[in-house]
Amino acid sequence: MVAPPDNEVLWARALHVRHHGSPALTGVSLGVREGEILAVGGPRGSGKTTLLRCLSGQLLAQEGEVGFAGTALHALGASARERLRRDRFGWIDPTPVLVPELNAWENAALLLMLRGVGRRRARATALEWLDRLDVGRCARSRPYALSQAERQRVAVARALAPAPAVIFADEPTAPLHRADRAQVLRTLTAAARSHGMTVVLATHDTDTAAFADRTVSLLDGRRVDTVHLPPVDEPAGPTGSAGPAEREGRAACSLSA
Ligand SMILES: Nc1ncnc2c1ncn2[C@@H]1O[C@H](COP(=O)(O)OP(=O)(O)OP(=O)(O)O)[C@@H](O)[C@H]1O
Repeated sequence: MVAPPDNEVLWARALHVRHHGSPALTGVSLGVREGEILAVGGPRGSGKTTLLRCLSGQLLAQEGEVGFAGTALHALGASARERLRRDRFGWIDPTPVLVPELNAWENAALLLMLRGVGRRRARATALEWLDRLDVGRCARSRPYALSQAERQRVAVARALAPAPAVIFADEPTAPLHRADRAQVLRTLTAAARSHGMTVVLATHDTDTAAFADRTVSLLDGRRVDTVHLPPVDEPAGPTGSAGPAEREGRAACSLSA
């Protein structure tokens, strides 16, 4: 196994994944620095979810290696990978999957309690995150009484509450209206920065990718380019800084490489 550069907390080397014989990833390599927010961009079906599942140890590639903080994930057994996921990783799905019998704060506290945090402390932490995600008022509501967007905010709070080392977010704003997306992404990225979390964010949307420090793009299961996006609040202007249209254009270029 080739040692990764010192500042990479998570890396993949030459991943090949086939789903029932058809290729989903072909020779994909990448590294993620500690505390970095990395977007994995690309159109639908390009392999983003498959890559996140490999990086998080949910899926073993048929070929290739994955490492996290000095541990070779591809060499671990299923239960060791499960423990690692529970203790160090967080996951946000494109649609919220909550436990219907638990209210919003209990759902948000679930991973903390699984990690052995006492109920009172877990509740206080869950309520803080629900407030930050603007759904504090829903704390006692069951999922059926919440809108899809509120449920997704609860799911984001649940992933952030234990402050995992790495958050994998697969199209995390898919169920949100455009106006809500920026607020949830701002909360997610601000939380990651303030707690030193690393984020790997799959998205086919350039506006979402603009919240990341860097974008790695996939096309038909292959890496096609890396785009360095400027900060999202960088003003457009005559000084040469990029406006939104130019930023979108740059990101789109990566797919044509
Ligand atoms: N469980 C599976 N069984 C069979 N084929 C699969 C499976 N999961 C993914 N694929 C196929 O692998 C390829 C990559 O899929 P993947 O979901 O990783 O892409 P994606 O970029 O995340 O797409 P989307 O944005 O639509 O989720 C696609 O062709 C998809 O149809």
